[in-house]
Amino acid sequence: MSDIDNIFQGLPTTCISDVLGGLTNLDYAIKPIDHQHKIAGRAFTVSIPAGDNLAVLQGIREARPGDILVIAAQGDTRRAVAGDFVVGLAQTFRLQALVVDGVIRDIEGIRSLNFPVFSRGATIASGNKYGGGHTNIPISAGGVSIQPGDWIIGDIDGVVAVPEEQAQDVAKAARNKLNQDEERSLAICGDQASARLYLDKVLGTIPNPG
Ligand SMILES: O=C([O-])CC(=O)C(=O)O
Repeated sequence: MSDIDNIFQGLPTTCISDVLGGLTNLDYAIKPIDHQHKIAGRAFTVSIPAGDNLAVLQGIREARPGDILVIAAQGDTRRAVAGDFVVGLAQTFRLQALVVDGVIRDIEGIRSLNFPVFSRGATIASGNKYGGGHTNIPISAGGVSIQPGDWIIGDIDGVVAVPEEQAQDVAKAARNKLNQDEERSLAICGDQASARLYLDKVLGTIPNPG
């Protein structure tokens, strides 16, 4: 996907969350390994039984370049959904990122690949490969329902999902929100008189402050 097609390029998760009322943010514990990583793309979904990552390999094989592999691992923290080898496979097929509702391992190796991985953290044990998962189906990850093809945006603050049918409207509203937020900060922060006026106005709208 070119930058021009990517309607969420450059938008922070916070602004997207604000226009969606905060209802489609994945659990706050799902964070990037590398705080610099920002992702925005379409979900290719995978659902796995806790502790078994065979379907993750299937998802890597089926997903298209640029896709974000979103893995519903039931929040399991006992066995890693991916390590540096599995992440290396995803990178080889030019996927954009992994978002895991579970844990990963080989943090140092994954860091050296410089491939975006968002997860609940790391553990030592690998997953089994007995099977039993599914790909390209509706999933629930981090407490949010995600359909294949929904937009996934992630940065240091976390991960937000945007249903495909709302994407254009949400991206437009989020861009407006970002501009408004930037203008407000420029006009108010750093100037005590403006900051005082702003606070008096906002606090004045509360009937009984304190
Ligand atoms: O193979 C696995 O399931 C996990 C792992 O160690 C890797 O990806 O390097």
